[in-house]
Amino acid sequence: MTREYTIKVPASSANIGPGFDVLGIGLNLYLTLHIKINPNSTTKEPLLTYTGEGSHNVPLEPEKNLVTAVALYVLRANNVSDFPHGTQIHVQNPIPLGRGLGSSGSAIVAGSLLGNVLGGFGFSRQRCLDYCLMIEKHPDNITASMMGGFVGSFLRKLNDSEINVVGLPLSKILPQHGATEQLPSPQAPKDLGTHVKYNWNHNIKCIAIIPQFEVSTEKSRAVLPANYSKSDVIFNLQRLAVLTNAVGQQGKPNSELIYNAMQDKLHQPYRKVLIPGLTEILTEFTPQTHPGLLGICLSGAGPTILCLADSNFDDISKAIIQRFKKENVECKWLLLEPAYEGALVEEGSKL
Ligand SMILES: Nc1ncnc2c1ncn2[C@@H]1O[C@H](COP(=O)(O)OP(=O)(O)OP(=O)(O)O)[C@@H](O)[C@H]1O
Ligand SMILES: N[C@@H](CCO)C(=O)O
Repeated sequence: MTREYTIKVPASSANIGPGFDVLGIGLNLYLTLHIKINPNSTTKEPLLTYTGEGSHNVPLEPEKNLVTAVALYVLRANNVSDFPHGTQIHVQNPIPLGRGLGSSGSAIVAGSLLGNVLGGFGFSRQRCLDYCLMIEKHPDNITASMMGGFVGSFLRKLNDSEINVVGLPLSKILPQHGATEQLPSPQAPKDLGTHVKYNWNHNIKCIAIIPQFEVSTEKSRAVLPANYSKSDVIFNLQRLAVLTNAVGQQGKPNSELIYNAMQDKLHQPYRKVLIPGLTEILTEFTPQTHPGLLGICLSGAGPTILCLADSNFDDISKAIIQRFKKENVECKWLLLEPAYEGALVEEGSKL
């Protein structure tokens, strides 16, 4: 019998200022997969189609595309060598690539859920997250996309053999396109990720100001220092502790508290070399200069700017877009809110 599924995975914003590699918010912009499996089909290769952001350059070969490569990894790690015959997958992607809105995290989460569905493994979301953590080693984006809401997360302490497995390069985890012989796919250790969901005041919306150029996460991590001073680490820890509570307080959000708690010394100052006007924008836009603004930070590895706000969304966005124009950077903007539920798998599809 033909089986059909839809997988919906939220975008995400990581760090939220002080929570580098720790905090993430799932956002209501969804990478969607429509899947149809016709077991009577004789077609061996899956048919992958794709619309939306990245449609001009995302590869469609199943072993090269990030979504299907991760699905294949999950299948192979569980002794299923290939996609079921007659698999069709249509990807609809509204998440801009390489902009700090967690496109790769969403693609990895979608891939692990796809592998779970195709293999009929019945894994929990927590278990699917283990496979995601094998691919993207920092948990902030993938945990927010998988679990939804405003989350804090870490990787648990690993023993020596687990360190060797989790530390494998991607070339030893993901299938290699065109390889004559595939290496065995390493099994993901269990319960790698630990997370908590914080409260969120539903009056707080997320404005994403998205520059029209990409910054790869790899490049944006390469500009960070290898070590930090004790005072900078303490600066962030203090704000992180306050921020996780401040945005969950009910009633009128406290803009002074949130704005100050979103300051960071661990990544944003170093990333200014990749994003024209970053330092100026982060300091010039405050709740005093722009009423309604609650806090401002770099979204993930950038270049998107994330503003938390409870009113005047249009004015705040247009003012930041104007400021970026001075640096010859064009932007678009989106008004988003947390995707409280996280990733969803439903029976039925539009294929
Ligand atoms: N839907 C998708 N399908 C296939 N590949 C994707 C998809 N989304 C993202 N990717 C891959 O991930 C890359 C972008 O990942 P990268 O980590 O650099 O940025 P990001 O995830 O958008 O931002 P950030 O991690 O800062 O939030 C793309 O260039 C592409 O290779
Ligand atoms: N915490 C990550 C998020 C981007 O993947 C970073 O800032 O590099």
